[in-house]
Amino acid sequence: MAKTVKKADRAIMIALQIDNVDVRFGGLQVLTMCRLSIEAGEKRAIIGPNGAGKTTLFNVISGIIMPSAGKVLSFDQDITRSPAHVRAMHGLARTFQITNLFNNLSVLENIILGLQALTSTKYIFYRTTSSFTELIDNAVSLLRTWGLEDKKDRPVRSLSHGEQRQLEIILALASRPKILLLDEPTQGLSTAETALVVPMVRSLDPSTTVLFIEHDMDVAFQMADKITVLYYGSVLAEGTEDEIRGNPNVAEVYLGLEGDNA
Ligand SMILES: Nc1ncnc2c1ncn2[C@@H]1O[C@H](COP(=O)(O)OP(=O)(O)OP(=O)(O)O)[C@@H](O)[C@H]1O
Repeated sequence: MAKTVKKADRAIMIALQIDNVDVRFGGLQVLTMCRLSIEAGEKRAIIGPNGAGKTTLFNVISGIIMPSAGKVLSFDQDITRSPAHVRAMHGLARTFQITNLFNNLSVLENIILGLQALTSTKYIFYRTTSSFTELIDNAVSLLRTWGLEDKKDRPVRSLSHGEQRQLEIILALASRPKILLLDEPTQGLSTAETALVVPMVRSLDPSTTVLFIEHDMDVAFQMADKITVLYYGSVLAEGTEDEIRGNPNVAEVYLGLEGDNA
């Protein structure tokens, strides 16, 4: 049973808990006693200046980096030392800063490959016609849900950056994750392209916990229920848009950097 916390008159389930995590690269301490707790279904933004440790934190959560101290718990299960594929089986999915798509394949082929990788039959070189039809139907259905069905036969390289980001999120959603990590989902996108991704994140299943890194504070406020500000590897502030906007420490170390670092 996942940990529950009583808050007012409702019980809160904690989807992800980062407990005093330290990460060191040689002599460089990148995360220091980093602590955060994310409720199931919450949409949480991680913001902070360059080098604050945001990507490192994502790498710790997704199992790419092992912390030198501290714990990572997912629905009360200690996953600190679990390999990435075990975390995926526990319902964790992630997108990366750099696009991970097959650019010369079609949109549909990318989704089919993603779905195929999730099935235990991926190493079988022949499959029944009906199972292949089911795979295609599932892929088309995912694209339909997210409004990309009309682009299914186009090579990925012909999509806009915004559509490619959408496709990456769709691929991450194919595993029906309980916790979805989005590493800078709007990075490098124009305002119009960002406008494709923001409503998509907002309309994800309310039961899906989403943690995302975002450089643009306004975009973070649009997509998140709550924001965590990382600074020099520790949590400087946490709260709603009003709480973060009204926090003098955030104004000093983060908002003060806007323009050259945001
Ligand atoms: N594998 C590594 N080896 C050595 N140092 C690293 C490694 N990965 C990250 N760092 C350093 O750790 C610090 C935090 O990096 P990280 O990428 O986590 O920050 P960030 O907040 O995501 O930054 P940005 O906003 O620029 O993406 C930086 O000083 C970075 O140079």
